[in-house]
Amino acid sequence: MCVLPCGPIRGLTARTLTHTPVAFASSSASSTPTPADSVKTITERAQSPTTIPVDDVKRILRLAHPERWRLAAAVGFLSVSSAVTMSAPFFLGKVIDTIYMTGADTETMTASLTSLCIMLTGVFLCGGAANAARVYLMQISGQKIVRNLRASVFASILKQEVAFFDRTRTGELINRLSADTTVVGHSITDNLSDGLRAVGQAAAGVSMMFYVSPSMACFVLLIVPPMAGLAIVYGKYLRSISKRTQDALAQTTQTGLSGNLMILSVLYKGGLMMASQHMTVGELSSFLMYTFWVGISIAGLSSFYSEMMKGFGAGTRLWELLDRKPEFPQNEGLVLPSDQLKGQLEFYDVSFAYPTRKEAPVFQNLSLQVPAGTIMAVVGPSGSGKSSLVSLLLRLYDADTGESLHPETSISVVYRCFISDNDFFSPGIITIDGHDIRDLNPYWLRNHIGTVSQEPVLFSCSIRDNIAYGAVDPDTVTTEDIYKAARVANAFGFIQDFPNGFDTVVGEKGVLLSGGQKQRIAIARALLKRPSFLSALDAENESLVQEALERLMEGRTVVVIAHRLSTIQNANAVAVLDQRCIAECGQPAELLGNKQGLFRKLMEKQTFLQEAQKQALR
Ligand SMILES: Nc1ncnc2c1ncn2[C@@H]1O[C@H](COP(=O)(O)OP(=O)(O)OP(=O)(O)O)[C@@H](O)[C@H]1O
Repeated sequence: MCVLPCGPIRGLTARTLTHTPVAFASSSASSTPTPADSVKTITERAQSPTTIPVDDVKRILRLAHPERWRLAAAVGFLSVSSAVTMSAPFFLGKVIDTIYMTGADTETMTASLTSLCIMLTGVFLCGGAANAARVYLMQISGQKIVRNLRASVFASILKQEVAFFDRTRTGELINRLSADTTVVGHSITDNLSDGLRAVGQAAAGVSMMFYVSPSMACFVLLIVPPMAGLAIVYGKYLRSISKRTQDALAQTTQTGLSGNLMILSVLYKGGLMMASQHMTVGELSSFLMYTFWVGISIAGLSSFYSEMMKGFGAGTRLWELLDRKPEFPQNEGLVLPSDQLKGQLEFYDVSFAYPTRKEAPVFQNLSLQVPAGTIMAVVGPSGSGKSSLVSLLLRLYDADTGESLHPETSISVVYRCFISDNDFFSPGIITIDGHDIRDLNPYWLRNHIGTVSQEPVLFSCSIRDNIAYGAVDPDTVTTEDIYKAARVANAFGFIQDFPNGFDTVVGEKGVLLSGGQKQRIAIARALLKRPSFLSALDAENESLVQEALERLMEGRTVVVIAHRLSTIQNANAVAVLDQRCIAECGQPAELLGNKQGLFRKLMEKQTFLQEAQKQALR
């Protein structure tokens, strides 16, 4: 067993307790820059842009590309339904003229009215059907676009390093996955179709106004601009009286006012034209309806624009997430042949601070060696960094590299450590069998580290799936593999006692199971992981769990974060974490023998606490 002491390695001091000799030498004093913290926070939400960003338009259109045929069909149906909608005022005008037909007898009028109404009913039904088809197709396309977008964003989130999740609020990510994707999907489908419809209907409405009565159309178009100006002035006045709270009210009033004035002017001019026999009542009605439609379409266009801008704003936030490159790749790097993997772990002069708390280092110049196939118990006061050590081993975070601060002289010194004449390592290196873990494929690395946590993470699915999850490829795991792992983990018996056996659903985080049952399932899962080394947290003091853990530890390198002396006694060595480094290291009995030692004090405290608990329960 070789354990390296804490603190900066001075000169060529080699502190090896047992096992492989390890020597250290300081190299040049040139300081290597600390890696810049490139994890960006994404808490600042991008605002909706004020101009149309061309690149974003292209990107959004690319999202719609797989749905192009469905969307094209939807646009086709939209044209049909809009044509019907825009022809309705014209035909309704004809219906009114038929009703007011002068000089015709009742029978002729009834016949004309009936045939016209039947024909119009057919046309309107077709329009309704086309509209239903449009809505259906748009909905399907929208949902598919949102689904694909969510899948890409989710995949991008999963690729990020753990530090990213420390900095980014979960609510922020969920908001992007749910709300922003929906807004983008909506802007490509519903909003786009509403915009197209508004443009089409406004154009058709104006054309029909000219068709029905060119002079009235000219009159209306002449009065619209001053009226719109009046409405804007009036709107501003309203806003100036009461700020934000009444903005919506002001806008509504503004629309209502200009619309009403327009209708009033059409009625006035139309009434005069009817009186001079230049217009029929039906034509006036048609014209009024077209005016109405044009007004609605223009209002629709303005909301189309603001919705589109919201879509771009949401898109920008999504691209930011989609384009984000993780600090280190998750599935690239060296993959060691299984037969070469022995499981020797070494921490060389490791310093580390969580990216979110750079000012509070967890480790400073920590060195530790765990020979292959041995059990290393890591103990230490709460918050001393036991779990952080495991996080570094799993490469959930990278240790700080290059520069370490000499605590006594405050001079920046770059250390280089070597374990043989040929292998040189900079400080801050963690190795497995001599390989810097930063050179290894993180996915492969994690697949070779089984972890059994005090609170195992179980998913709300069957016990079978929870165990199979440990395998590299869960789909290839046979029922026999799962049974075997469950037997070794002492879990088979209790699982079989459940009415649904291995198909029992364990609930959110395994709430339907006891703590010991959860741990044994986690052990069965870890057994399927082909782990060469294992990081385990102190388990529940249940003999079945303990026995299962001991079986799991066989032939593996184990780092066990322990509190109980019973667990620690089985370890080959104990490392005591304190003051950001390994304060003591050695065989359990040896450390217990040191009455002034930290380990002895920790164990005394532990025993004292257990005694106190027993007393309290009596
Ligand atoms: N994700 C994180 N971001 C910032 N600081 C963290 C993070 N996780 C842990 N820390 C801090 O790092 C220090 C070491 O924490 P760690 O969980 O490794 O301690 P521990 O020895 O395992 O504690 P315990 O025995 O209470 O579980 C603590 O001060 C803790 O507040």
